[in-house]
Amino acid sequence: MYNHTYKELITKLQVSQEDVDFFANMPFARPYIDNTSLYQPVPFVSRHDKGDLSDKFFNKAINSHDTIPRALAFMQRPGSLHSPPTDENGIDLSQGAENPFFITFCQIESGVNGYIDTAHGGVLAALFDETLGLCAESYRVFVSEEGGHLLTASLQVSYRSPVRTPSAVIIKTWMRRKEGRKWFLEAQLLDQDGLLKAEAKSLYIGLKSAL
Ligand SMILES: CCCCCCCCCCCCCC(=O)SCCNC(=O)CCNC(=O)[C@H](O)C(C)(C)COP(=O)(O)OP(=O)(O)OC[C@H]1O[C@@H](n2cnc3c(N)ncnc32)[C@H](O)[C@@H]1OP(=O)(O)O
Repeated sequence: MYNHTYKELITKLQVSQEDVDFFANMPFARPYIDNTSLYQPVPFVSRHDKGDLSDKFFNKAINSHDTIPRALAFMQRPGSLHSPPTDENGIDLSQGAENPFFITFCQIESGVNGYIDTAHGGVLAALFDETLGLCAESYRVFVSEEGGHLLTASLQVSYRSPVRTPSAVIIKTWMRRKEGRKWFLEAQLLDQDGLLKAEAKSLYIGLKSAL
């Protein structure tokens, strides 16, 4: 049982200024750092040690100088787009690769290699799952204001081109649609030059009872 909610964590935890400064030097991250009217940096809550046994994969196993030393998340400010088109469930249909709701920048080092100088596909799948999960959870908490933790029911990844290490990547995620407890999301992972490296589709299901 958790003794905190996602809303409490994302509101109280601090964004690391070192991480902001690190990515601020990279041209592909600058538009999101500069665009304070549309995007705000938010704590990547899974990277924080909450004093319990949650999130150990993200806050310990792959949080080191030779794995993923830096990760920085951004969320679109709720209400930043005036009257976006919505579907019958209120999902913002303007979302997509050009208008992602939740974004993560990651610096990826050789400690997550599979083949030489190449990030392991399983780690990329984990990055997709976590960023998509945070996107869904943020949308649930800040936009649709519904209850119920979300669990990954399915994640489909298409690998388009190897991700070299070391390198920095962006993971863009957005809501596609919602059917009752089922939340469908999509994502892209691109390199610093904007080349598409991998894509993902996921299904999260809202639990009927607390975790
Ligand atoms: C406190 C702070 C925490 C904050 C954390 C924020 C971080 C967030 C980041 C987290 C990121 C990391 C997160 C992680 O790593 S989560 C860890 C990895 N995931 C799991 O362990 C989940 C394991 N699976 C389950 O527990 C259950 O199967 C769930 C809960 C998912 C559904 O069991 P439940 O009994 O509730 O539902 P249901 O079986 O009645 O099905 C309901 C509907 O769903 C449809 N369906 C079901 N499965 C699938 C499927 N595979 N593909 C397609 N469809 C599927 C089904 O047909 C039905 O559709 P319909 O007939 O109604 O149309």
